[in-house]
Amino acid sequence: MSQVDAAQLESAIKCYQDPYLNEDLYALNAIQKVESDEQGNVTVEIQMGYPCDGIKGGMVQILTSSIENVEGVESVKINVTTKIIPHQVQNHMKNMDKVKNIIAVASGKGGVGKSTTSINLALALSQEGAKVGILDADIYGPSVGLMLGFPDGTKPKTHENQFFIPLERHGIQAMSMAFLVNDKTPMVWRGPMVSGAVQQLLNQSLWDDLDYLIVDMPPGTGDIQLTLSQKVPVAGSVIVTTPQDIALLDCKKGIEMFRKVDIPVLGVIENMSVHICSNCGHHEPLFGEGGGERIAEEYETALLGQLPLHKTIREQTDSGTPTVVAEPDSEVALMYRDIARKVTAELSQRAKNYTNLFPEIIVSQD
Ligand SMILES: Nc1ncnc2c1ncn2[C@@H]1O[C@H](COP(=O)(O)OP(=O)(O)OP(=O)(O)O)[C@@H](O)[C@H]1O
Repeated sequence: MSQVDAAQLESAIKCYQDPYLNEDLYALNAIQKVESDEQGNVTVEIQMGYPCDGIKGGMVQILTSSIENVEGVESVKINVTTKIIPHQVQNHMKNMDKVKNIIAVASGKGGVGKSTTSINLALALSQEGAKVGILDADIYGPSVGLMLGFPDGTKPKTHENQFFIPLERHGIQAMSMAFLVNDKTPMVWRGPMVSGAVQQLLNQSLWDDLDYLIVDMPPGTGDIQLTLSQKVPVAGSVIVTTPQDIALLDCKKGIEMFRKVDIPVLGVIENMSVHICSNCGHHEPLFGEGGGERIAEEYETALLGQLPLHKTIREQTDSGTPTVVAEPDSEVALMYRDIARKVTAELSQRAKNYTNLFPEIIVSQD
């Protein structure tokens, strides 16, 4: 007979509210096991649906002190694991075998920092405990290779002359159009060629069991982007914008494009939100204020974060060691980690993809 009251234990555990989903762990179906023995030793097994290593310590601390207050409790042991499942994609498409969830990062306009955001987001997700890959589909300005520090001309190895083996750096897997084309190729490629090439790159790469694949989309909302959004099984999208009017207008087009093809928009990231002077630390809103917030409100989506325009972000990312890796404890790195948790927490609430679980039934008429 346990000397700890189960109902009291449950309400102690319910004291903890997930900061991203605003629910307790029972409501989130995250509680796998709660046990207490005769001596008052309590064991709790928790399984989270999104990668959250950055907040596990705090979660365990809050739960431990809450449970310790329950009468009869002598010791508390809490084990937190994460299980990421594949979520539904547009048009009931099938997920890829080795990639659970594709998240497309897009921008309506070029140069807003989409690649910088994609790479830092991918690395932040990896630091949160997920297995992550990045696909640079930005054929007109592929920069993921450079941002991961691969020298110019780096090529992936192939397997049986049929598959590419993604390159690995800073704990994530990466493939880029830049690994396969030369400087002049992209200029002459038209829409269908680009989307065909991206799909080929996606499907002919031997991704090693990814929880998330970040796709750095080509900038804009034209035919290429639309075709890609229809052909690649995407679980959710993120739009990068600056607070500038023109970028915001394009951001709206981006949101509308994803909605048109039934891809959920998980939120908007405002980049270059305020300029932080590297000499005196003065904050100045160079591109205006409050734009991301207004868009998020208007389109009923989340404002996932506001990244400053800061010299070190450019220096670190462009030199091959993005901020999340270069300065993992910096304010900016923590912002990316927070965004990573927000995006995946939101995704974790979406329907599971059952398409892969059932055999395809083909009715043929003789
Ligand atoms: N928050 C930031 N602070 C400082 N520099 C930044 C920031 N975000 C991006 N940059 C810099 O701005 C430049 C453009 O960024 P990036 O290549 O990520 O934009 P993009 O939207 O992907 O561009 P394109 O549309 O050409 O692909 C890069 O040199 C990058 O380092």
